[in-house]
Amino acid sequence: MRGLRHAVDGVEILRGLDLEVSERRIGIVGRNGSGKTTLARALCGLVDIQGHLRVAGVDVARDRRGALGAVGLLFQNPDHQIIFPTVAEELSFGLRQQGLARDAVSDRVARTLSAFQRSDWADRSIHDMSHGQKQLVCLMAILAMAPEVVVLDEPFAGLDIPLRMRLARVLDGIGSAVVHISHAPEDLLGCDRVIWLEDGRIAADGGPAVLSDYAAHMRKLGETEC
Ligand SMILES: Nc1ncnc2c1ncn2[C@@H]1O[C@H](COP(=O)(O)OP(=O)(O)OP(=O)(O)O)[C@@H](O)[C@H]1O
Repeated sequence: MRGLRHAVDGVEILRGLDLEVSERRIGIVGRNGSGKTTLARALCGLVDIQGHLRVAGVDVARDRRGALGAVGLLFQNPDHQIIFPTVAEELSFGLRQQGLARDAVSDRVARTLSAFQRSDWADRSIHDMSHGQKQLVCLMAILAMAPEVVVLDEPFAGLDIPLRMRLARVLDGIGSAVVHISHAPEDLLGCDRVIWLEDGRIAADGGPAVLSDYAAHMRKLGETEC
């Protein structure tokens, strides 16, 4: 990205981001309101941007079908992502959008469920599932599309410790590059590169050491802010 900007009603939320990233595990950290979710949505072509942005070579803001193969977004809240009543229908949707034929869609859905040892979930009603189970359905729906990059927006929010650990193991094993967004530095310890956003700008960019600088800064703010 070069000069990446996003504004709402004249108010700039992303203020000219310049980044070239090739690491496989990228963390984005920042306070509430720093622009993390907006950046996640921009990476998936879901908001209007100014400037230049390519993800896995695709101009995601203009090439919708290309964006589906390049990048998938796991939303903070699975209820904001899920559209269909059953697991198989939810997993099929993105694949149909990618233009796969009906048989290929069924095959990919079956293989994805099987890879997660959840073949028995195909006809399950998503509405009746727990938050963590819904989160897993959303992740399977994204991975079924085999995007080059998966963007995770606070994927652990609302999950208990065993579910966090299970989701973390799943995420560790996926082949796509991962952009993991969190306000909590401990979530991002395994990242190769960490970008700290502050008020729509990059406050720091580097290795995992950025996390300790961020944590120290947050603790200092916590002691002084009302
Ligand atoms: N559609 C919108 N209309 C108006 N303001 C918006 C819109 N989307 C985001 N903002 C503002 O942009 C800023 C960044 O929001 P964003 O959701 O990207 O932050 P965040 O870092 O993900 O925060 P959090 O950690 O709380 O989820 C906030 O001040 C927010 O109020």
